Amino acid sequence: MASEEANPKTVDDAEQLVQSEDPQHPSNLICELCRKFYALGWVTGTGGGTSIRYHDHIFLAPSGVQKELMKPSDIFVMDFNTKEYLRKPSVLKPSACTPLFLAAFTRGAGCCIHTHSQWAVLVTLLVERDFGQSACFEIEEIEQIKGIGKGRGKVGNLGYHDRLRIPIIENTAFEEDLTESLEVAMEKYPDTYAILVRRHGIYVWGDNVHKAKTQCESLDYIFQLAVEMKKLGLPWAKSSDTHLSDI
Ligand SMILES: CSC[C@@H](O)[C@@H](O)C(=O)COP(=O)(O)O
Ligand SMILES: [Zn+2]
Repeated sequence: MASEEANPKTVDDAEQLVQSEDPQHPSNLICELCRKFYALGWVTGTGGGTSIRYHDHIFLAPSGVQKELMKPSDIFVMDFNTKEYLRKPSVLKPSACTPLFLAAFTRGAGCCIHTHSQWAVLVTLLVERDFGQSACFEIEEIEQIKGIGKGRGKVGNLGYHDRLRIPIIENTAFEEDLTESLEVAMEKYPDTYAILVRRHGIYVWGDNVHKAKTQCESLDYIFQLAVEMKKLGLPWAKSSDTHLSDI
């Protein structure tokens, strides 16, 4: 595992930050996860990515590379406190998603996943734009909602009868320009573990890699279901106190 506090003093030390036989080492995990996410269609064509915070080290993928082909030697390491790079592969730039990942880490996340899943994009097209900037995907009474945590600092996951709410922000021409509206949505929905980006994809995070991955999988399942429900004319949720089973 990566050193908990020591920052590198030599090139060799910097290499040690990303090289490990341990499959749970963040640089190995990012490469492994991106291969899995590529197979799901989440990070194809260089889009999407994953970042991990381990103590005060942030592990980041390079920008514009085929995310499924990355090697640990491609990974950037940033000091979370100073935001200085402790390891920088010379010919690469860090992911354009870095400020968005940092927004999640600042709020306690241990891992943040960005996907360009077509189900996530389709759901954003099915929820009307709210010019008051509070567009939100809402669904209830679907078993997989239980795969999503109640919120930061809260114990346990949502229940079957809880309503899942995922805010939607508008896309921008450049990834980093999403940061402000992402942070506004994070403040407005402090319990959310995900934010959809219209016509673009989603950011999903969790306290650790396991939670970020399983929440991302649960949400993608729910989005696919929601798109199919919409095609069948089935409602996602009732706006009143009535339960869906009463409709
Ligand atoms: C297909 S380009 C997609 C990028 O603009 C961006 O949206 C993205 O998800 C990945 O950015 P990157 O800088 O390669 O990590
Ligand atoms: Zn993207």
